[in-house]
Amino acid sequence: MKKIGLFGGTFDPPHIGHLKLAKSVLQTLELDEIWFIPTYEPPHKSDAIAKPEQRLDMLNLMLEEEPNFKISTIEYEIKGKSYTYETVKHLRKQYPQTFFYFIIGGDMIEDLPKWYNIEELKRMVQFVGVNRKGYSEYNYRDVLMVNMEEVPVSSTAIREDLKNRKEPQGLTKDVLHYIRENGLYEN
Ligand SMILES: Nc1ncnc2c1ncn2[C@@H]1O[C@H](COP(=O)(O)OP(=O)(O)OP(=O)(O)O)[C@@H](O)[C@H]1O
Ligand SMILES: O=C(O)c1ccc[n+]([C@@H]2O[C@H](COP(=O)([O-])O)[C@@H](O)[C@H]2O)c1
Repeated sequence: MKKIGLFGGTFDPPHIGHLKLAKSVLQTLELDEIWFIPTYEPPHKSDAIAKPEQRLDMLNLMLEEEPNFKISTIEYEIKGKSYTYETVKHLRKQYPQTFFYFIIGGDMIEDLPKWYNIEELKRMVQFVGVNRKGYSEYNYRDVLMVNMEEVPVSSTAIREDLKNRKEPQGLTKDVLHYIRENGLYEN
């Protein structure tokens, strides 16, 4: 059976924290691949700033040279708010011979009980949590923890820096170029 890690996010924009997290999980759990799943509309967040197509372009640029990382546009096909339960249900139907993990950052663990259909979802995937700066206490028994050296980077901090005309930390060269070309996050 193939072991695939699903990694959902708004990726507004994608950054090296996402990349390092995926690399740590791929290695530690010896997965075959990780599929990044950009959300079309984030379910529990106010709307993303960049358009879905722009977030997908940036993800493609960041993952171009990463053979074990793929992008699934399934949530762009489903459209509307992207609930993980629906996404996983579709993927399991399409890939019945695959074991799926669902990867989240440490900041999301305490929110898991509020996710749509979470009890059912927990039976469909193995959740994997990765430590994140500022979130070191975990108390959620269904999450398999993977440790990595913390990467103090977030999309929020990057957007703030760009808005304040400061040099942002944690973007790849190509993604920064795309952001500048398209005038993203300037206001
Ligand atoms: N630096 C990081 N270390 C560990 N996990 C991270 C890191 N950045 C993001 N994640 C995790 O990656 C997933 C997708 O994150 P998302 O696209 O929302 O980025 P973000 O940096 O958390 O964005 P924002 O600051 O806008 O909330 C989430 O599960 C989040 O917890
Ligand atoms: O299904 C839910 O109820 C749910 C609630 C909050 C977040 N998620 C998923 O968690 C992933 C990370 O979310 P975010 O908001 O940090 O980009 C992304 O794939 C979301 O669709 C899912």
